[in-house]
Amino acid sequence: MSSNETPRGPVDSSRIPRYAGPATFARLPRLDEVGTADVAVVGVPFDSGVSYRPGARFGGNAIREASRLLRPYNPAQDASPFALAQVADAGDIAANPFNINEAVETVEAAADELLGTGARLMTLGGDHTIALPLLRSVAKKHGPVALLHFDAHLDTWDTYFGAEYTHGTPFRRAVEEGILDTSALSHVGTRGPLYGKQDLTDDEKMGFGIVTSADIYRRGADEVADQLRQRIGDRPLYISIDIDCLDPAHAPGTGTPEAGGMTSRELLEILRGLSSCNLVSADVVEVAPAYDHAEITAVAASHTAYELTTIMSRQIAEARAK
Ligand SMILES: N=C(N)NCCCC(=O)O
Ligand SMILES: [Zn+2]
Ligand SMILES: [Zn+2]
Repeated sequence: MSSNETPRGPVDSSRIPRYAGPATFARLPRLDEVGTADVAVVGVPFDSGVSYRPGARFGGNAIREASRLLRPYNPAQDASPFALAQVADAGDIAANPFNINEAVETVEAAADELLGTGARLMTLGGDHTIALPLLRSVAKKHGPVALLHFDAHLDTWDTYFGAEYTHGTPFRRAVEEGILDTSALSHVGTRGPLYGKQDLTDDEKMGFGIVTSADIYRRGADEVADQLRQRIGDRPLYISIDIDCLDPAHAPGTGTPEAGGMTSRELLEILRGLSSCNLVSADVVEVAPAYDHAEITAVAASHTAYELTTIMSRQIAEARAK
């Protein structure tokens, strides 16, 4: 979108019932209807990298369905994200479910293409494997990026069954490849049993700081967001959100649930506290609707993507105004 054009927003739900028609994220136009977008929402229906319950290949469409109820003004960030910038639904990346290496290449190439048009990416996963090709693509454009990784898990393990591309390994690969800015890496929401203490030692050596789910409970969302913001500064930032960062009560529909997680309110509040960060792209992954109830997980994921999109749209509008 050029700066003098008005973005095309969502379908008006006071005139066309919000449950009518095919689902796009937040009832926004498809990318092919608007030509180019400032923020491209893209699905990655891929879950061949999971170590436990499958089903995150259906996550993107579950989030789109649940996002029908989002409204255009976000009071928590005092912004109308879809009026500030053109946000559009770019559809799905057709990743090969039978060949993980090929799928990783396909995701990277599709991300390259979208980022090449000038868009930022709001990716709807898919399992966490897809964060690696997305980070590769983002790093080609911005150089090594700061990473905020919301997850119950570290996802810095080495291999599973000898496989190097899985949903438990993307961030170790990313560090090895030099595509992350190791002075600004944080896991948020970490908890649960590990394979051994060495997991933590390895993770620390890679440069990660950890804010556990208990830290969030004890210190509160505002203080945690302040600390994260200070660590990130004005570096280009990528946020990767595994929906299992939430307690299973707030996100039952996921593949590797762990007890004792943060609430959806805490997650959304931390994100709102990061609204001044230079968010260049983001993903929400690991939504597996087969284990969901009453769209609890998909609704939480749709609101999460909405806050992330709002951060990006605000920054795009601010940059244009300068
Ligand atoms: N990224 C997610 N959701 N899970 C990783 C769990 C890896 C394991 O089974 O140990
Ligand atoms: Zn996880
Ligand atoms: Zn994960």
